[in-house]
Amino acid sequence: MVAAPGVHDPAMRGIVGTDRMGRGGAMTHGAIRLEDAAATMGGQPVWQHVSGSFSPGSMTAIAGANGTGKSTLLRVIMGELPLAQGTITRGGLGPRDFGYLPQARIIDRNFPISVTDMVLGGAWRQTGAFGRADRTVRLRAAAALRRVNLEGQAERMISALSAGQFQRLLFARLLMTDAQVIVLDEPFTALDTPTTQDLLALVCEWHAQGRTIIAVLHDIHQIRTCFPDVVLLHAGRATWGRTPDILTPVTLQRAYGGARDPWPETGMQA
Ligand SMILES: Nc1ncnc2c1ncn2[C@@H]1O[C@H](COP(=O)(O)OP(=O)(O)OP(=O)(O)O)[C@@H](O)[C@H]1O
Repeated sequence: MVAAPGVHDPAMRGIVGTDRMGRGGAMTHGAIRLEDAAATMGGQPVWQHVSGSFSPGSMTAIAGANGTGKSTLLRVIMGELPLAQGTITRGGLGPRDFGYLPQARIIDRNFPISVTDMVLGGAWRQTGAFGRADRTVRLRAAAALRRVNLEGQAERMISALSAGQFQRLLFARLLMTDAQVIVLDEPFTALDTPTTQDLLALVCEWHAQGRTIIAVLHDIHQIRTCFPDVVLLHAGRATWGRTPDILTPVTLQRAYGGARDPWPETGMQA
């Protein structure tokens, strides 16, 4: 595999920024805070009494068994779903400050669109929803595809990509958003190890640039090694804090069940 260009690639600078605070002060605001929050779906409570905050530049995993409300929490964070109770403040962030990578399974991959056009869609903040991409934006799109090792796929339709290639494409699209808060819903599910490592390195780059990262993950080892903070959802409640304090054998046993501690310090999927 060809080594991915990084921030030293001149064409990438418009995409990834140059340093933690060097983007016109864009990194100086943006704490997301929930206070005694509750969410419902279809009239049913999902979680309640949730309090905690994502500080600017933090990197937080959201963990918990299926159906505990992880995606619901992401939707609340981005302002897509109102709280049933409690408050959320976003420190001056608006919808344009959020870059979102949804679960791959909810995207219609038969939609007739090329790889390049899909990536360009990530630049809607710059081009407008129906605007034309100028040369600068197109150069950024090419650089984003290069960054995820998809430069050879630019002219193909998205339906022709493998699952791993499609996930790389979603990351390239996310690069184009230049968003301050990166929200990822199961970004590495069903990917092989090299693809996961490549894309995880990109997430770490975003974090190093001072962006706030919030990711739903099922790999407890990955959370322990890469994510300093975690929100663990279980039985309608959230345990929120530093990862080593929250992901203990007892809390994991409670959250995921099983007859023994299934979470040794090696990689395992939840
Ligand atoms: N559109 C909907 N209408 C009614 N209930 C819903 C809807 N979407 C989700 N739910 C319910 O809300 C709860 C939380 O769902 P959510 O998708 O947030 O969980 P999750 O932890 O992200 O699950 P998973 O790990 O399976 O992706 C679940 O009980 C689910 O059945």
